[in-house]
Amino acid sequence: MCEEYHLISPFERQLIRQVEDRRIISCGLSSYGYDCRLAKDEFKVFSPIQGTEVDPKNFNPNNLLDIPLRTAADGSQYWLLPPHSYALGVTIEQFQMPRNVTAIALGKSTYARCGLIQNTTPLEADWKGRLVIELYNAANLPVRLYAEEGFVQIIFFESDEDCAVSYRDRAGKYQGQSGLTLAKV
Ligand SMILES: O=c1ccn([C@H]2C[C@H](O)[C@@H](COP(=O)(O)OP(=O)(O)OP(=O)(O)O)O2)c(=O)[nH]1
Repeated sequence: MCEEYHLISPFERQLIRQVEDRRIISCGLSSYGYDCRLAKDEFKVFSPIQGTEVDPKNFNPNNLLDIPLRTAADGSQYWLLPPHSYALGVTIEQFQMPRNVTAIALGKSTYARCGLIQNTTPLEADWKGRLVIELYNAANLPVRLYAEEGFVQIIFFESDEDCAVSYRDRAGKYQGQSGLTLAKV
């Protein structure tokens, strides 16, 4: 489906653990799923400095801060998510879900073992876009989040039949999101 219908693009047909001589957090194809990479273009952290309150019906973009992207000794780039902080990131990959496929995004074990909780989230049948992922650092230490490396895994479910009403049929709000789209009603 990735090759014929562009279900995931860009698509890596195997799991990647290394780029040139640098070890990375794995990304690409797994057995029944796919590990996505965290995009470098948009990453935001909740902050009370400019923020007011978080209202899902009227989201204030000032609740979110851009934080600096740092460079490690081996050339990899990362953001430092402060302890007990919540951030929004987006996948590099663009999805084009068929009408008979739905999926769930889950955390990666490597990050889970570092204190990070990725929000479990659906990719609905016929939804199209880049996936926004919410990240919580539950640890009492800062956690590195590496840009352009694996950070979330998607498990896919295929049905024998097309769904009766798809996300696109329902005119879902997040249809076609191409970047870090904030909560809306
Ligand atoms: O954390 C998330 C959750 C969902 N999505 C995308 C994929 C999903 O198919 C679509 C709709 O998700 P959901 O049904 O959870 O959104 P909603 O809050 O119920 O909005 P709507 O009223 O548009 O259904 O948005 C994300 O990018 N990030």
